[in-house]
Amino acid sequence: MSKAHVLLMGPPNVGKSVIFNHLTGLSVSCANYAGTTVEFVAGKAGINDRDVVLVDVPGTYTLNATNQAEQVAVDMLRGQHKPGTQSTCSHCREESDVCAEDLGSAPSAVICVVDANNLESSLYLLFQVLSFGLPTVVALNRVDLARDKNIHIDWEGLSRRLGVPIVPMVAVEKQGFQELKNEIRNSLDRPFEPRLDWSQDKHWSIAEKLSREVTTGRPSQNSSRRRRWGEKLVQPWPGLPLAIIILAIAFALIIGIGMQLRQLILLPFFRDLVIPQIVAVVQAFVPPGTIQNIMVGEYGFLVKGIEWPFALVMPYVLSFYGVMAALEDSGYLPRLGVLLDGLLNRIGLQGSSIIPLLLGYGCGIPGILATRALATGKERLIIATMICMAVPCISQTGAFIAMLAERSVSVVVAVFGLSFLALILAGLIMDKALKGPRPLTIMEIPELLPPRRDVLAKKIWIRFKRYVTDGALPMVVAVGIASVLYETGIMAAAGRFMSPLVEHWLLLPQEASVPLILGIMRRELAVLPLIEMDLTTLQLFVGATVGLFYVPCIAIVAILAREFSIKTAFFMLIATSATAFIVGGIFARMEFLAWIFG
Ligand SMILES: Nc1nc2c(ncn2[C@@H]2O[C@H](COP(=O)(O)OP(=O)(O)OP(=O)(O)O)[C@@H](O)[C@H]2O)c(=O)[nH]1
Ligand SMILES: [Mg+2]
Repeated sequence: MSKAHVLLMGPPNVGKSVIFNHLTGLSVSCANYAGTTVEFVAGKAGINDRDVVLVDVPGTYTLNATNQAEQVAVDMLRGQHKPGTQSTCSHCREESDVCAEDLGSAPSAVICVVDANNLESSLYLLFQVLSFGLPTVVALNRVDLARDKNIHIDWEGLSRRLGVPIVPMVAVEKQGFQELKNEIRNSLDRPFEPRLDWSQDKHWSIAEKLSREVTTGRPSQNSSRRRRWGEKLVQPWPGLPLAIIILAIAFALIIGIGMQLRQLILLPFFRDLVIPQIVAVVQAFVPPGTIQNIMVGEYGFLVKGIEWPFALVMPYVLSFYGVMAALEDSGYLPRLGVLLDGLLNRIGLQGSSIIPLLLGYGCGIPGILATRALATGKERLIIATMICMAVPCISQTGAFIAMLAERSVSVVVAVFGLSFLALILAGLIMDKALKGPRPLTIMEIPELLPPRRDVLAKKIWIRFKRYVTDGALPMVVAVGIASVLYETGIMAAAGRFMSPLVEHWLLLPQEASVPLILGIMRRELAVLPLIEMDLTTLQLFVGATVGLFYVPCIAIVAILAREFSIKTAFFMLIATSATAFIVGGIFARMEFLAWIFG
């Protein structure tokens, strides 16, 4: 028999995932904007003496099933969801330890998370949930923020009137969890008897009336100041200049912190301390020959397989996710979306698409998954194309900087300038090529909040762990495969086969076929091997260009096939590779570029 399962539901951005993580011990993404969770995630949770399966359902304002997230929510409430829709991506996947088959029947109970700061719209959804007649417990979350604003909610009165248990909580401070568990435990055995009839259709007016009656208080000075700043940030003045400053600082911090981490700590540690020791040990025990070369030779996986992922790429992964975590939790990203809405409209997008795009600079997979929160299929495809074509993931960005920054800063600027140009062109072309209405911008703007240090530290730690298991280890394996291919002469044969393309068209040495072969597995590997070759600055730029546009790594192709279709994935493969070689070959012939790069 399958286990009892409990749904965690509520409007977007109320803290469902924070509650989920605490109750299950898992670590799914949480961020201060609507649409962080885009598909449900399930995990086991101990509720006092009972084990249940808890499901983090994507946030919805209503249950009218007008978009994918709402459809998932309604299906889950009816116990009609289709197995096999869970996240399975191998790189940045959300954690889950539950089989989707466990969720085939109606839920045993629902925890409806309600935002103490925004009671009215939360109540509206609560009433819709109650109309399903399932045992329901209300988690009144973020009461600390309401307290800051001098808002008081008579939750006991509200609970009496609704006939539903309510637990006030501050999920980020782990407050209220035991009370929540007690109420869920009670609700699992007790028949559900709501006080009112929710089948009627006056939910909005009741929500409005009730929230007015149970809420007292006036906004404090502190919160009014924050609100004023929040409003300033979305107006062209001073919002636009501030946006440029904020983004410039973010960019400088990512590059600056990453470079320092690499130069001062990680590179000396691995290159001077760890790797020489490993080489010495291997040379002492393994006789010279192919095996020794595979381990510690030119592409030895114990040399490059450690140096590349840990000393060259990891520093930027850490600095990127640190800065992104602060941006995510401050509530600034949706404001940036509103500010850029007009510009994005010109390429068929709307403000909210800035979030998947920015996530794509970390890794394309969460970027493409986050497009699920967008309004139209057309918009989703435009963003996915942009990410595949022109957005380098953070690992590849680290590789670009490691390869180019020491040679000439202007090449780094040229590569990122090229990526930006390609981004806009891809958007314009796709907007013209695809049919479909222009979406209307409806964007929820969360409160501006100072990011909490403990939340940031936890996020960076989770990202670090995920990078080690899903990023660095596959990179070590890929380098291992490369070293076997290299030592057995297969790489050289492939190089000869690809020589018309590599030598005659891209004007690179034959060995530059190595990154082209490895790049299919992972994006940064289309770049990193070039560091080891003796190339001119122009050749490095050509290599970087090919790497930028080249196939978007196996995991992304798989996600494209799942999220869109196999045809789309195939088209993206062809389009990216063709662009890579055409543009790369053209640049190889522009000798004046060498003069510009100095
Ligand atoms: N101050 C405060 N912040 C909270 C609390 N609970 C959650 N948050 C913050 O609220 C934001 C949203 O939290 P999430 O858990 O991502 O919200 P969600 O309901 O899962 O959102 P979606 O996945 O978009 O539907 C994050 O920035 C959290 O750190 C709380 O009790 N107090
Ligand atoms: Mg969530």
